[in-house]
Amino acid sequence: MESIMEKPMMDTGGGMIERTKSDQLAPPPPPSSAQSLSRTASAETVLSTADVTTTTSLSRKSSFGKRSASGGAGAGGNSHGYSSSNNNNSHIRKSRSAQLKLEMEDLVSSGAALSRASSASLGFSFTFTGFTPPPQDTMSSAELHPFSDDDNTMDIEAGTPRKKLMTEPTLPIYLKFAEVKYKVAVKGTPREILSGISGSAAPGEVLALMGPSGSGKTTLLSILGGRVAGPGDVEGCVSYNDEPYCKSLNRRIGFVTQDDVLFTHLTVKETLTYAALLRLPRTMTRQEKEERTIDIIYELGLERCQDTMIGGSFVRGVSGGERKRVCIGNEIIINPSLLFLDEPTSGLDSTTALRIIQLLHDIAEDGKTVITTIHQPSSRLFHKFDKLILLGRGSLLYFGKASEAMPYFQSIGCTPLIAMNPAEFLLDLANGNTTDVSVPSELDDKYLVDAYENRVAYKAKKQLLDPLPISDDMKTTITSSKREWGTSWWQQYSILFCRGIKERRHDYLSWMRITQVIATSVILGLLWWHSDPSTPKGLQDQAGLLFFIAVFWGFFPVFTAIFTFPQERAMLNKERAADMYKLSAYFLARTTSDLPLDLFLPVIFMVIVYFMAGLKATAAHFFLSMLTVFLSIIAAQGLGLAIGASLLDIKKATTLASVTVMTFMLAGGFFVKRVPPFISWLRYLSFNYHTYRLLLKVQYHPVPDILINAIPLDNGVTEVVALVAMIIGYRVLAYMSLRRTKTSAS
Ligand SMILES: Nc1ncnc2c1ncn2[C@@H]1O[C@H](COP(=O)(O)OP(=O)(O)OP(=O)(O)O)[C@@H](O)[C@H]1O
Repeated sequence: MESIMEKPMMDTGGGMIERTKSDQLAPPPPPSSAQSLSRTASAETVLSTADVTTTTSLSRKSSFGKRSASGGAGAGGNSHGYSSSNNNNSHIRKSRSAQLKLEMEDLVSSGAALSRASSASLGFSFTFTGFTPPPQDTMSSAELHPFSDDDNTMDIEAGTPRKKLMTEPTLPIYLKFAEVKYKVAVKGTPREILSGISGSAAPGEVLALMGPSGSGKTTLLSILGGRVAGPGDVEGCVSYNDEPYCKSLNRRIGFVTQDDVLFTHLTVKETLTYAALLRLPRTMTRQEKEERTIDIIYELGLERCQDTMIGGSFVRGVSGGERKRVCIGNEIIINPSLLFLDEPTSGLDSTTALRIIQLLHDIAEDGKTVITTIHQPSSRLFHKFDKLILLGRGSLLYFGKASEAMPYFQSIGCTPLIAMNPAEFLLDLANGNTTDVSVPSELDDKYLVDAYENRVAYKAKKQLLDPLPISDDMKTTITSSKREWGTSWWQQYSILFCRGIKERRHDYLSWMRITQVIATSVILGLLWWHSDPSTPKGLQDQAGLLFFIAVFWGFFPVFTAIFTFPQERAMLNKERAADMYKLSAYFLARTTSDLPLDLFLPVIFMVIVYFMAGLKATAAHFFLSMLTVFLSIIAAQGLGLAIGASLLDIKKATTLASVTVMTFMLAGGFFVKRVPPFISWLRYLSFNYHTYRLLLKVQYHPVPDILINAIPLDNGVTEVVALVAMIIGYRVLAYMSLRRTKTSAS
């Protein structure tokens, strides 16, 4: 997408201007004293990078004596600084973000468009040089602590005052978007999902995207958050401090998806701790990251369920509201400049929803830009938004202050006939439902779109084209800062390795699986009880057991491994889009963290079967057989991973895996010994074939002719080399397939 600055100017024909002027909404109210001051300031100067850096350095010094002040938020260095106390910091921070917002609004928004700025809601009186602290009693305790269970500032369990999270300033980011269009081809026919959406959101503001289901809210949010993946074409311009999107922005963006993408078996605290360890910058110590996690847990009111598992369809876990708060915590833990949320309140009761929106307000007050989609807010929720975008079938029906939406629709002849929640009224209009609503007779699909285009759009778009009153340094900070990883490759690997073991220990060490393996091995042991290889029939029987072992430990790992990547696809997509780790670190951790657990069950199996069936009872024979089974398991896992990664679809992967495993089993050399030459090459691809031959070679010297024709009398190096080649080859294939998969942010 091109920068907004590169977009050609829109039609400025006189007719258009005249109509726009005459149809304008209510004239702007006289500016407040705070506004006037701010305006004077913004007219004279712009927020300079040096200014922000100084504030940041001061703020850091006071809150973290030992932490380096390098990389101030505004200077393009590390913007992830955190504080847990110090009111002065908070005031400085709020003052800066609000000041910037007022300055930006001055140039970008209309004169009337002073939204609920931090100054207004906090009672700050901003001046160019300083601020006056707000009266302490302007907010209720419930508002200050949106998730406080007891609605007071005490932590009941600890008997200590509850901490209020204080984040240090981040780089304020002003989001502008103009004429955003999105098209996809549905069955070869292009379909316009979004048709020219324009708007903006400033630091300190909460912008709500509203509209009926399917109106394009999620699509727009994804485009704004730089997360569009898929076949669609994006047109128009989206800019961040007047600069186009670039990958280094990922570490300044928090994106809460509509579906809660979390690991089921991790606890709340573990989930947030791993997010902190992976996402917070290297400059923070592990202890600081853990402290930050605790702060977030307290701020989100999750302390009572911090040791509860997240849970999912089959495991009882935390409640829906708590899960949503964990998702929000996962994103705000990095102290993002821009926070996007896709329907954060859907499925929640109105009180919990209100608390979540209150939390978004608190976050915005810290100088962040918050953009959220919302489906059907209550009137209390609706009044909490600063700005509103109303979408109807992909078209823009309204963009402006949420509080001015009703007057605007009244001005175009649409009014509710009964007392109605404004959000319900707006959604009815967007849906074309005119029950209990007075609308002009000519109301049709185009009426609302045209009304907006004719009355408001021109002016709003023109304002979007005005450059922001910020210094060049602040703009280039967005583009020039390098894409950074929170931790080194090895740290990423070890964190992901531990997380993998924690998440899956329940699956592997479940009594079901252990019982399954023990039961199978005991049945095998009984069927082959003290088998005697000295007779041809006994030898055939024993060979049958060895072949079954080769197939059993080839079959299971494939079908366990194919689920790995398709199941974690959403998580991988989300975490890669947030630049949490390198794909290679994830891949290696994911494939090696399964190994200790995968190799535990075969040991139990082999100990039972080997001795019950009376196979050669020497340590060397037993351990070589065990080693062969291990090789087979790791090779089979590789195949499962490769199939799963290349298809990323469980149904397709299961179908392909069952055909492949059956082919490999048939080509394994037990059922058919004289294979036609044109298809005999197939057995070399079969890990069953190599495993079976190795097991035979371990048991018998030489391998009798009746088992395998003309088997060479070697030490099995060929089979080992073949299995090792499969172990590596299949994994390389899996990794390459994952690399090719486009994530939302790549
Ligand atoms: N890649 C795609 N291919 C085909 N159709 C798509 C694609 N992406 C989005 N759409 C369609 O675009 C429309 C808008 O989708 P979107 O998810 O943005 O709506 P929404 O307003 O967020 O809906 P909801 O509130 O139900 O989540 C829908 O009709 C959807 O089916």
